[in-house]
Amino acid sequence: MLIVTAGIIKKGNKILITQRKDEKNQALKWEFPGGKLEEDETPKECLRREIMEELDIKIEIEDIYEVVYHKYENVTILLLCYMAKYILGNPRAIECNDFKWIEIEELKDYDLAEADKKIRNKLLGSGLNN
Ligand SMILES: Nc1nc2c([nH]c(=O)n2[C@H]2C[C@H](O)[C@@H](COP(=O)(O)OP(=O)(O)OP(=O)(O)O)O2)c(=O)[nH]1
Repeated sequence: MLIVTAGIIKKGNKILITQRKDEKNQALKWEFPGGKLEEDETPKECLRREIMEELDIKIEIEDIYEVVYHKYENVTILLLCYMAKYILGNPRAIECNDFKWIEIEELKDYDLAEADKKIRNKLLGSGLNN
């Protein structure tokens, strides 16, 4: 099983979502940016590193928001999803196909990775401040 971190990165009433590259698992699906936990790093270190590598921005990581266990056909993940605040830098799509700042309600319009649907539903139910 893979342990994966992801961040709901807030800037005002918007959050940042990224689109996976077409050569990767869950190709072209939209997700919350992050990636696989490596040896000898904490989940928060992993998330900070992945956000730098993927988008080259700085974030402040807050509390855990949701944990999702999901079985895909070829891989099983434990997704640790954190709330986070945008701090600085202009995002660049370095290790993703595209990115977008969107409002929570717009999550309905994107083809999200299956594991993320539970997170989307929770966000739609309670908004950004809970
Ligand atoms: N980062 C991230 N991955 C997610 C989310 N939802 C979801 O199902 N996943 C899945 C897709 C992948 O199977 C796995 C994460 O792997 P990854 O390919 O993004 O991780 P990585 O950047 O460290 O991978 P790599 O290119 O270094 O191999 O988790 C999500 O919201 N964020």
